Amino acid sequence: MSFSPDVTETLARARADLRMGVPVVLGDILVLAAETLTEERLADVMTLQGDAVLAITARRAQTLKARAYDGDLARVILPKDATLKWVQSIADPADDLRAPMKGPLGAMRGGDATLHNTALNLVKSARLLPAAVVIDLIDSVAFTRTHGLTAIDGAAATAHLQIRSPLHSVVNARLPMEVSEAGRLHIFRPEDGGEEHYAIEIGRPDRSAPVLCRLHSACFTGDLMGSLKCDCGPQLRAALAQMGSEGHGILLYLNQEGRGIGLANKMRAYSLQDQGFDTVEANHRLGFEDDERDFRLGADILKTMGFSAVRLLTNNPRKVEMMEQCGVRVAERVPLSVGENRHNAAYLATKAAKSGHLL
Ligand SMILES: Nc1nc2c(ncn2[C@@H]2O[C@H](COP(=O)(O)OP(=O)(O)OP(=O)(O)O)[C@@H](O)[C@H]2O)c(=O)[nH]1
Ligand SMILES: [Zn+2]
Repeated sequence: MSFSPDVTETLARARADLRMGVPVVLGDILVLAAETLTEERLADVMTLQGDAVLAITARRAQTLKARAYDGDLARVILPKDATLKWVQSIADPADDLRAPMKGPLGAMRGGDATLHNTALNLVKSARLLPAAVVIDLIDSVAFTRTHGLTAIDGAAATAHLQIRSPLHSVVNARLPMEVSEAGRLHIFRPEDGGEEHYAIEIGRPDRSAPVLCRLHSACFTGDLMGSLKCDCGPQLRAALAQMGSEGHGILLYLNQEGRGIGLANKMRAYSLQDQGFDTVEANHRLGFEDDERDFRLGADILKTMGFSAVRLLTNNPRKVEMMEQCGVRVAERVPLSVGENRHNAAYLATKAAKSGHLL
């Protein structure tokens, strides 16, 4: 029978559980997202046998001066008297400057950390702060049954989290727009229950020639609210305007808010920027890489729509590289420098200096 959820579907359930604060069982470990942990659940974790650890990224560990013995991962040992506040202060850098001393932090070393890494990736893919409380279970099958938890096979989860979920075209419909009456909106949906992505087709571009294309990442603040902290809104409108005036184009609107960390984490990054950190440092203090986006999604959509070459509107060389690597030829990079103002000048300068953006 096909009624039971497969690994992809179980992982989607696990993400929803973690976002609500419900623990999940991953192989033979129990995983709780630090961001949604409660006093009560932490107290219950402390009654279990074994050492609970807080899995964090090496990036976050660097700020906390904790040792990361497992590559990108650090396993900070929870002291027996760890409070919720303590866990939150390790996971969330909001108060780093006000309360800098958390240590010395003991870190676990040795043994297989694969599942800890998978737990961290799972929490991250749920768009939560990258920090997970993890403890070994003696009998994970009985524990799962007793508490009615979502359980995922460890090896299958580890493998699945590396794979990009296929995107399927759901529907498309005519969308007359200010820039062109010949607009059409296409919706693409991944199989893993993740965010949908959109393609806005202007006119009916020739599939056999390079199409004017923008690979735009969602920015609620810039695209919709007119935020002056970035250049996204003006870039979005300038790209659409150019497509309208040329009569053809494809704008891919990828729901990878905040360079892939989600809006809540982007706002955490903005808070850190108000404390004096730049856009890249803020991401690192939160435990993220500079840029967590996967541009291969864009290439997948273009190929599905029948395009194999683009004139790409961007200042970001990584977008050009990724397109080429995914088999979409970039016939031309079309610069898109608009919307600089006194609030975003430092942000744009940081992107040029640290992320290689071309001016
Ligand atoms: N984490 C984080 N994300 C930000 C910040 N400011 C803007 N963003 C996000 O950065 C992304 C910018 O996307 P794009 O305009 O497609 O990308 P880009 O890398 O600047 O490249 P081009 O605009 O093509 O030159 C959006 O997802 C924004 O939400 C910030 O300070 N921190
Ligand atoms: Zn923006």
